[in-house]
Amino acid sequence: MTVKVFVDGGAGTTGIEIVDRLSDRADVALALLPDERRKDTAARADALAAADIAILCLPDAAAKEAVALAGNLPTRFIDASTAHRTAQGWAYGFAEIEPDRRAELASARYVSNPGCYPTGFLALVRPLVREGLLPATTPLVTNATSGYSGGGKAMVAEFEDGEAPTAFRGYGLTLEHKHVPEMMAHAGLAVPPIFAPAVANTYRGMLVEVPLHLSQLPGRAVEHVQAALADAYAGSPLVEVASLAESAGLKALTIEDVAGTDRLKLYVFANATTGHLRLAATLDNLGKGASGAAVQNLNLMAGLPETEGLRL
Ligand SMILES: NC(=O)C1=CN([C@@H]2O[C@H](COP(=O)(O)OP(=O)(O)OC[C@H]3O[C@@H](n4cnc5c(N)ncnc54)[C@H](OP(=O)(O)O)[C@@H]3O)[C@@H](O)[C@H]2O)C=CC1
Ligand SMILES: CC(=O)N[C@@H](CCC(=O)OP(=O)(O)O)C(=O)O
Repeated sequence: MTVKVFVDGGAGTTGIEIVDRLSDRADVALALLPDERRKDTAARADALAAADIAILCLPDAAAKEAVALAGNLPTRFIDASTAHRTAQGWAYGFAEIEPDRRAELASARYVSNPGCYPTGFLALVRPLVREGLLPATTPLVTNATSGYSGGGKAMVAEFEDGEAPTAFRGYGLTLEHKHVPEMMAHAGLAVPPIFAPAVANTYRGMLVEVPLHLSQLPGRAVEHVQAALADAYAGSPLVEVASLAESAGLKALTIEDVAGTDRLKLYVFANATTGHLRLAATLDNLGKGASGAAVQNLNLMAGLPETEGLRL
């Protein structure tokens, strides 16, 4: 079986990486528009109509427009933008985050790809909330650092054209970020987390942390936290949970940990004396944080092997 795929926004940072993962595949017939017509509405409408599955790698407004252009045609969608991540009628395309999610994605018409930061945050928090270790009312804090490709072509140009503006900078200083509603909704939290993002002077990679006091997990020990995460992702080809021994043996955790792959790795760092925990997730913002996740979702929607074309 060959699935017809149109990548709308295929010349952007996320789109190029999706095209890279699909271009050699015999089970995918890939459609792209030539440069001079890639923003032509009529050409996009024709390509959307001809596709079995369209992958949108666009700003939010253009992603909404693409869905409207397809109208009542049977084209299925994977939207990499923020536009539909908490929208009714859209499946949230994080295959590993709920036990029944793969089955939902297999038959979904509309799939929203998760945000890069929420992928790390939700991977750490959702199993703990679902299994009752972490009360939904816990006021969480998450700090996270992204490679600069996370800001798309404009931020790549800012860092690469001329003098790099900084080695590391925090942002989101108004304490509002487009990812917070998504984090809250899909974690099942009753309180929005405080989100403190930063960008580092490296192209790709991501480190997301959720610090906790053990007292925020009533009656639980560090071992319960690691076991809940390990159980949640047992058998997953892409999500790995470090043992407590592996985490305890690390002197440092880098943003490059799994950069260049479509994997996601989770760690539980703990201090028995202080009762302090640092949950950490490493991923590639363009891997499991965007393009790798989109290809994984495409595979699941089309009934193809889940990790085909992915960087393990
Ligand atoms: N970068 C990342 O790590 C991640 C990105 N995402 C999401 O993916 C989406 C794309 O982001 P990213 O690839 O980084 O952004 P880029 O800016 O690198 O790419 C966006 C592309 O969309 C094109 N475009 C804009 N408007 C239209 C339109 N009306 N019709 C057709 N094409 C259009 C742009 O054209 P032009 O080249 O002319 O500017 C550009 O090529 C965003 O919604 C972002 O939130 C999600 C997770 C992570
Ligand atoms: C470093 C940087 O600027 N990152 C972006 C998030 C990445 C993005 O726009 O994509 P998603 O929302 O689809 O994940 C930001 O904070 O707005």
